Amino acid sequence: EDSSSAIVSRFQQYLQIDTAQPNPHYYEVADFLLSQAKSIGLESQSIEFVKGKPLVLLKWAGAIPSLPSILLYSHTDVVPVEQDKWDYPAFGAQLDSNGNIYARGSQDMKCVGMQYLEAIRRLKSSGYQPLRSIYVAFAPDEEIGGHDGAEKFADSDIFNSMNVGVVLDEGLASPTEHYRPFYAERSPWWLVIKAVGAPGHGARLYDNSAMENLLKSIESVRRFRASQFDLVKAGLKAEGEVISVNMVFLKAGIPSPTGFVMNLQPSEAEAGFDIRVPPIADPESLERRIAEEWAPASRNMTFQFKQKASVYDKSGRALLTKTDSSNPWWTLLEGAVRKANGKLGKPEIFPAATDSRYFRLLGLPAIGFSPMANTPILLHDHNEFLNQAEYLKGIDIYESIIKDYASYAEHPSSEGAKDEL
Ligand SMILES: CSCC[C@H](NC=O)C(=O)O
Ligand SMILES: [Zn+2]
Ligand SMILES: [Zn+2]
Repeated sequence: EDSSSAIVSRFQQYLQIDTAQPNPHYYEVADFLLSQAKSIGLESQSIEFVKGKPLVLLKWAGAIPSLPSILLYSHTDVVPVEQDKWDYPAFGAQLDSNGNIYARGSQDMKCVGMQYLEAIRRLKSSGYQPLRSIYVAFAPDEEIGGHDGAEKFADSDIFNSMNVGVVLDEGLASPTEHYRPFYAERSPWWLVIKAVGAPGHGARLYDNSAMENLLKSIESVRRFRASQFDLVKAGLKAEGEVISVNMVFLKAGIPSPTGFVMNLQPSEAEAGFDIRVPPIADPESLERRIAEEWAPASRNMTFQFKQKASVYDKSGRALLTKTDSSNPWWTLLEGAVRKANGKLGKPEIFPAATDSRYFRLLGLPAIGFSPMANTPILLHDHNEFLNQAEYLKGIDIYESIIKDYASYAEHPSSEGAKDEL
């Protein structure tokens, strides 16, 4: 039997590998994961869909190979840090006197990846034999869109041959005692709008300057933002159910050696927005709003999308994994969490993007779930941490889920669970 400190120390080792974008140490991670797989006794391979970006795929073969398999998915990259704003080294995985482990990736999502492995390690050494095959995938590049990771993986022959029936992927920490499960995600629309207008003396008042044109748009965006935020504040909608818009950059002005020229109205101005669109929203009406109100040609404006991920299937239907009794994986998850003495909150739409969308696009059910209760939401924040007791508790939760999933002997129904999600 493994001691808690040995388990925590393996988590720390994973956290200590610097996998921050834009230069993640992917080979170091692959070596670490392959050696973990070896010590657990799992089949393993490292696949480079793109050179330098290995995806590590582990397998525990099930007793009934014809049953669809279970995919335990995580990404290995993390977002960059501003080290001088942290109280601890971001890749030190230091444990404080409260048992908090500080590291970039402690919540997003190296915790989940290692918890899968620890749960499997325990199940395997207890003599448990899965009916379904269990795959564990550690993929690169989620934080920059997943194009060289999950997207290529989901389209690959290898993936096809895995006959996956259900995917587990990341969720969010929960400040309450209830874990938060996610059945869908919002689509990132990264919008840049640009205004042009008449240049002139900074002392003159005239219409149609680039700045005035842009500011009218920004005012309109802000009114819309407030209307959406009000729905959340009033408790009428959840965070993932509204369209969020946040201005992320402003670019204008004529540079000078001391800053910007102060008495010249510039002829161009730009603003960037991170917009998140829930799959239950009407994308066409938002497109119209952008073209008619936020960047109207009548105000000398143009716009461009830097990113626009689809959260709809080919026929335009929203990619929503069912969270009722029609989806056995949902029912099994609820039961397994309960059995392990965890509490599950109401299923939600993930407010940001994850790699789950690539699997949902294939028609597969995917549930976002990171078992972190009583934990502040610190993903992408300074001083990201996870408490070791919470981490250990999460391993029990996964042990219960993996066991119930891998023991589920029902074949997919004749209508095809895949089409129904
Ligand atoms: C364009 S994909 C970006 C993915 C990223 N995922 C997590 O933070 C996000 O910003 O939501
Ligand atoms: Zn993540
Ligand atoms: Zn992230």
